Amino acid sequence: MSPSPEIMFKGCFFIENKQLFDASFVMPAGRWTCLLGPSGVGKSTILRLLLGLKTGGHFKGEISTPDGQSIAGQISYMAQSDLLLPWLSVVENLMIGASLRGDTHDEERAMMLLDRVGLGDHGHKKPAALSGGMRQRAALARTLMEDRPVVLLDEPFSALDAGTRADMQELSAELLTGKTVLLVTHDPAEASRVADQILVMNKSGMVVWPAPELPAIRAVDAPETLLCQSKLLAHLRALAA
Ligand SMILES: Nc1ncnc2c1ncn2[C@@H]1O[C@H](COP(=O)(O)OP(=O)(O)OP(=O)(O)O)[C@@H](O)[C@H]1O
Repeated sequence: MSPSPEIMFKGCFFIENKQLFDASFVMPAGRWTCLLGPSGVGKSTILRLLLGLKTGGHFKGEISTPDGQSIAGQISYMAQSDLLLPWLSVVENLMIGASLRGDTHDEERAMMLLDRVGLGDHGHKKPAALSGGMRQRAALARTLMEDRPVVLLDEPFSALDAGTRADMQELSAELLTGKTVLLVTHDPAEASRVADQILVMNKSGMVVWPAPELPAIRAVDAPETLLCQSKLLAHLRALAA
């Protein structure tokens, strides 16, 4: 497994010849970056550009690493929708990456991860038999299963109840230690807990927002977390006004 790289992103993105954003940022190696901003500003598009997926627009710029290595093949991704295959069981969904690559299935690890996300008794079920929150936990376990140096998460905890969301933030922080993570979230409380770096995107560009000085992951009720959360919320509301 390659070490988790620092990633530099710099460029403009256009839809139908109209500029949607001009963004420049660095994702520090082995750290969590959280990306927030108004709906439609282009956050998911940035994830798709990092993944090398089609976007429906045109990107003019550069995505690079300090040693010039490509990040293709180094990324695991959790989309806003869970993308679980309905004809496979939950545990088979976790092993789909290995199946597609023709690798050996590590069912023991899949079951361990399902257990960690609270789905230890549901591995044999089809995704349709799970609630929305359970499906999202299964999708998170599938992302963790891939064990890549770079992890992109698009609102992974949005369908979870508040308690499970806090649990999943802690579990992800633990299991993704040392990976270069980009988490798109609309939740200032989440960013204030998990981020090493907070980025706020708007039409005029990207700003680095000061993350709490306490190391992540921070307690929900730590004064530093709460202060960052409230200031960030006020900033996001001002942007949306
Ligand atoms: N395939 C596509 N073709 C044309 N326009 C697209 C396509 N995909 C996204 N867009 C447009 O690009 C803009 C940015 O979309 P994107 O999904 O990146 O925003 P976002 O910031 O992630 O929004 P949200 O917070 O609501 O998820 C939106 O105006 C969207 O309508």
